[in-house]
Amino acid sequence: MSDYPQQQSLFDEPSAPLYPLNTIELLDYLLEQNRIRMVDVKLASMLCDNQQKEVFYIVLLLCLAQQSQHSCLTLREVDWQNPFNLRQSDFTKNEGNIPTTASPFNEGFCATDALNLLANHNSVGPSKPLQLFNERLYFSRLADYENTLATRLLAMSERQLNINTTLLSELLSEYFPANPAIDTDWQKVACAIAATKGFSVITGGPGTGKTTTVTKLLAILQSLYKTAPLSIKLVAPTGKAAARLSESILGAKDKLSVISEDLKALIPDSAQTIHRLLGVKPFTNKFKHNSANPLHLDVLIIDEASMVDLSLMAKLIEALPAHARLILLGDKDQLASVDTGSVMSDLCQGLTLGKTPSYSKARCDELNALCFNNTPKLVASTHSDFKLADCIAFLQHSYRFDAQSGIGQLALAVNTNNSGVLKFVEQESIEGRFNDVILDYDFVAKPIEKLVKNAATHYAHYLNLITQGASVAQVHEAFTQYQLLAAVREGDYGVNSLNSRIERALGQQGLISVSPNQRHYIGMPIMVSQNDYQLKLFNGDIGILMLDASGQLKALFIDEQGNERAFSPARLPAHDKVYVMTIHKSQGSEFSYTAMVLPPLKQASMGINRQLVYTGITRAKNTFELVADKKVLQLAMNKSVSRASGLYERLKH
Ligand SMILES: Nc1ncnc2c1ncn2[C@@H]1O[C@H](COP(=O)(O)OP(=O)(O)OP(=O)(O)O)[C@@H](O)[C@H]1O
Repeated sequence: MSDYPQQQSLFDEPSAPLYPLNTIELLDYLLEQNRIRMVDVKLASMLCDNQQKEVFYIVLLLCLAQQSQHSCLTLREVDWQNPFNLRQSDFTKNEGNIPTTASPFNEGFCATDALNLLANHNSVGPSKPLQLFNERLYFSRLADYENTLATRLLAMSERQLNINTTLLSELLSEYFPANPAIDTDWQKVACAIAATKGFSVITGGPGTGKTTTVTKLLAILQSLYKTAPLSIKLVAPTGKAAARLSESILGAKDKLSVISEDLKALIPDSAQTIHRLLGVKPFTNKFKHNSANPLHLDVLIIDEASMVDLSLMAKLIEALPAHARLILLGDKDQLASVDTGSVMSDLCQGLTLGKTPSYSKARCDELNALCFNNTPKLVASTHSDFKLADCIAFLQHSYRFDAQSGIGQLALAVNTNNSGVLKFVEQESIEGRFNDVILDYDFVAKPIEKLVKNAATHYAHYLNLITQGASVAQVHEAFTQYQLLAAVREGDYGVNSLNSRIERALGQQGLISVSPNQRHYIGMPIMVSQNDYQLKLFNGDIGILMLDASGQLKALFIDEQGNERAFSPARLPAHDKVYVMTIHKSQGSEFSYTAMVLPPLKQASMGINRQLVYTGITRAKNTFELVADKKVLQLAMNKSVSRASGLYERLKH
């Protein structure tokens, strides 16, 4: 993979770019307002070689795109007359250096001009710091990751698999007996898809049976390869998600009555994190397993794949042996990864609820033969030019939320931006028919006190268990029964303020004892916010502070295998208290009772969107409570975000 300049060299004194005054004013203004960083200015100066002001500003725009987790800058989508999205108010302020122009580009400058400039520039091209692909500009590292990923996924999907299709069809009928109540059994189709391709994706909303389907798939695969059982590994991006996957697979195995104990034993039920599987090399961003030292496995299942960023996915795929099968599981509509990219949603582009995915004619025939005795249930409709279209399975029916459940309906209303369904949920909830959903729109009556009081009441349960000397596992189990989620960090409705208020309320009730000079106390729940590869504690891990047998205060964690791990608070990597967590951090977790608070309208324009609210709702297992101004909910439903990426384009015919 090609290199781009090391950060240290950016701190060398740059020579001042010789640009017209108005563009310098604009640059000063953007720096002063923290819209751009000095480090980006230096990088852009270096890469443009002070030759062309346009290239300098285009690189700045690329830096901004990357800070928003886009993989690239889509040149056709830039507003060249106002590329930094300045508003009218930026020009009418009374203080500071007010720019006289919103754009450093000449009038009429457009994407084609940008492409022409970049195509002939020294810094752009193979093995150069920047790359162009299909009218998108990349830092080379990310272009290389995308390219690696696309090439490997395609190779895996095209590999010829030696499968006994008669046996596969029999097994599918055995595991998915005909059900007159279901027209097309999408779980059966998903199994057929994943059994016949080296790469597949199984996506679906909460409770649509992803784990059930993959458990049956693994039983089917082991039956197909009976003479030489497959080595199967299960992974998830976080410890929490891995623990959940282990639990779900174990539950799904127990429910599988059709299979023998011998076969069950060949289906693993212990998942690990991706980092653990790849083996982290301390103090580097490299892994022990890579293309030169591939993993030893035949099948890899990645759950919660929407949380996996581009770079990790590329590294994982590079570490797979050539013969391995890869199956991605997840909900395409959840928030994209914290880091750059949106691999899962890129691969699932175009899937629509209620519609058959765009399979080719040959694939429809193959799946109809395998699943439906040649009855043409699947019909090729729209032609897809996406080369992996035949590898994608979409589960659409939720088995967890029945018609009496509001959580599923609310998630559907938000995900499809359907105000009719939302109205239905509101009505059913008011009239008591949906008793799993509480919608508190009463934002005017200052619901914070109520929210804090409710949270304190719920948290009393695990704190009482600590006092009663319950086991670490019991305390952790009780803690995860309830979780308050917030969309933002700052402000009255943000994580920081709510955490302090709940802590104060618990202190006032005598449930915890917080001393002003001590950061840590018995009962404090914490979330790690930084990976520590030495201690094997990772961003998102949750611990609770308790006394150990010798009376020492320890942070106690339960790892994905269910083992207790104790750390002295002084040794912990960066962490925060977690009576409230951001919706981002809750991804991959599930709570029996989930409460979610959205900020008031004036704070909500930034960062509140459909994927965020949908992710929050779908964390709830039994009860979901929303505290929000209804206008903010509507605003979120109307705003769907997507990340710039070229992955889909690289996988087109
Ligand atoms: N075909 C089916 N018929 C009846 N029940 C089913 C079927 N498939 C799944 N279920 C049940 O629905 C529930 C959810 O299934 P499962 O855990 O497999 O879904 P999931 O998509 O993995 O959920 P999530 O990712 O939201 O946890 C389970 O209780 C499971 O037993």
